[in-house]
Amino acid sequence: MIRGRKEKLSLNAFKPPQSWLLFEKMSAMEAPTPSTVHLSEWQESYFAVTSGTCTPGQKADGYRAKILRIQYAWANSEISQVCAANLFKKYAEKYSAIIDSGNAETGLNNYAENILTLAKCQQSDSDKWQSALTTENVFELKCVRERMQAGKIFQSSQMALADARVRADKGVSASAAPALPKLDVFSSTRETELSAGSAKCASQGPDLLGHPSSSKSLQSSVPPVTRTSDILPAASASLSKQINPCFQATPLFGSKESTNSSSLKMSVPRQDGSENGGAQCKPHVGESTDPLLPVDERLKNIEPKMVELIMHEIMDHGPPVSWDDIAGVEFAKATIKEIVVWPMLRPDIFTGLRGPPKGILLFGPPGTGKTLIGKCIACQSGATFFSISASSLTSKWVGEGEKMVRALFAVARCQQPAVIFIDEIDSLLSQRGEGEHESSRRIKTEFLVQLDGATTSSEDRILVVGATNRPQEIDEAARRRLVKRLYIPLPEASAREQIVARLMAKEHCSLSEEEIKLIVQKSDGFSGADMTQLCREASLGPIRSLQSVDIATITPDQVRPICFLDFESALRTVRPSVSPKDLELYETWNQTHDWSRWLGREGGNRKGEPSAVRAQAGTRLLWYPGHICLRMQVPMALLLLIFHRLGMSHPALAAAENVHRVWEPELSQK
Ligand SMILES: Nc1ncnc2c1ncn2[C@@H]1O[C@H](COP(=O)(O)OP(=O)(O)OP(=O)(O)O)[C@@H](O)[C@H]1O
Ligand SMILES: [Mg+2]
Repeated sequence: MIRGRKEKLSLNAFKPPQSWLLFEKMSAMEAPTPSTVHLSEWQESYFAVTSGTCTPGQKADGYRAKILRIQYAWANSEISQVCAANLFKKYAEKYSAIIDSGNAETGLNNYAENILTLAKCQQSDSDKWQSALTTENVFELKCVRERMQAGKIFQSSQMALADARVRADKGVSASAAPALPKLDVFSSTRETELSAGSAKCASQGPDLLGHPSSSKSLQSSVPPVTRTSDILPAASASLSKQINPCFQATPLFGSKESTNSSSLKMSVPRQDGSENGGAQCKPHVGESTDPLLPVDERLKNIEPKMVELIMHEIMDHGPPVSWDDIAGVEFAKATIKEIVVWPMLRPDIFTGLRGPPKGILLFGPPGTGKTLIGKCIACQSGATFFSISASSLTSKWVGEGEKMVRALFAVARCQQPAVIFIDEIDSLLSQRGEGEHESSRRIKTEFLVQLDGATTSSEDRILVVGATNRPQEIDEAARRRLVKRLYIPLPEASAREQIVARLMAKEHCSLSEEEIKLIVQKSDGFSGADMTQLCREASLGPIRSLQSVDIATITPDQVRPICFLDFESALRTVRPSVSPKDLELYETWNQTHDWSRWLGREGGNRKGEPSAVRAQAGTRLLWYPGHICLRMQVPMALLLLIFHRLGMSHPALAAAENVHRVWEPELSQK
């Protein structure tokens, strides 16, 4: 009833403007003009709006259309400005009456209210719902910038790929196309899939010195379908060049000329990583079906399944680890930086004889951070990182271990520069014995062959890093190939302090500096892992001191801070895991096999002083800054030392650098 009356009222209230009626009468005699068309539309919509069958939404639409027509008519000088203003006011009021009305039957504001209520609820539910994004700052976002950059790079890489395909179709060999050396082989879909997968993985390299323009983060932010490296494995070299010319221009190992060869993964990140955030790379081998994708020749004889396994299980992109996360072991860190990072930064200097060694052995008591160092290399080197636990080679791929080893090196060769990190290397390269299982003997032999290939080829830029806490069990032949041996000792007091301070900084803790020093004093002989365990144990102290009834109701801020007493009681349960006897074994082995011990507490005299040490009867080693040494007769060694001390030059000193590599492996055999 009420609604009917209202409609009647509104019907009466509406009178088409006199000027328009007049205009209509005048134009009725003539052919229809735009004005007459407008008038008839006006009437149509008027009746529609007033017919009583319209919903509030339709009415609002009708009035909005009228307002538009008024504006149109005025713009075409069909009505005067005064008339337009009057009409506009009238229909604008009608329109807003519907829009603003809270009546569910006649107005629309009920919808708005619901929406606002909804939005209000979301806002009060959680502050996280509130976005700080504005059109200004959205372009500042890292992910947006990366995507924009990736888009640009993708465009240019696509052009490069198209170019390369044309060349390949014409039968031009890879060597004939130096910028894209790997595009000569276009093979079956299956191989192609593998290649695509490897490229994807390769693109997940770690960040070099935490460089922000890492392509790891860049590539991971690019949707899978458009990931440049998926589509353009071989073109990634040019890609990384654009990201950071420094990376491209820096072969990790070997000569500069070989830089171009498939350095797919120069995709430096995690950065990640670090920043990478620790995103795990799980390459999707087999996703791509583009038969035009190239595959590396070196993978041709390798079982695709193996390559896939390597891609899925071996390439490692764990949470990012920085050098600062590793307490102590300064010498090892400095040496690794020298071997891995610097050659990448200055490939022009680290060439030829100065080229970095291709095999490193990290050895030392358990829990001293060897694996941590491996992870750090993965994050910081900018090389493709393959991490494999030797025990998984021997146990997981029973009967196929040696094939896996071959595949591993083949894939690494395709993904140069690459670091192959072999944890628990002793279980892979233990000394050959009578009771040795046939399969593990085969794995070992294959490994030595591959290691030989990788370490002797000046072309390949593959660094093999082995870690072990049983160095004495490593086969002599293998040890010889891992020319750089770094002792990772138990942490010294300062390192233990660092570990406690760093771990406690993240906790609610009331330890004073003196108390930390006291803990460090009481934890002599603890490994890094022991220290971590000690802190864990102590951190449970405040919880243990709670009454059990409290645990259900207590809030986190009511838990008391970790205090010195907690550490005292933790020290009663956590004991050093390395016995003094074991420690002695490591020290002895280090003295026998690693010369760096002659250079100081952690093996290094970083002041750059050379020192002569007794190596074997009648000979001396002359150490020189940068790990250059000479074996020579005692008098000569002493003479050179004196020369060096006096700042005098001697051809032998200059020659030291050139010869040390030649005899270093030979000496280590003895
Ligand atoms: N130098 C260190 N600085 C900081 N934390 C360390 C250090 N050494 C060990 N840790 C802690 O101990 C844990 C174990 O270290 P890691 O696995 O690297 O030891 P490892 O030397 O590889 O032992 P293992 O010989 O038994 O394999 C690390 O995750 C870390 O929490
Ligand atoms: Mg380990």
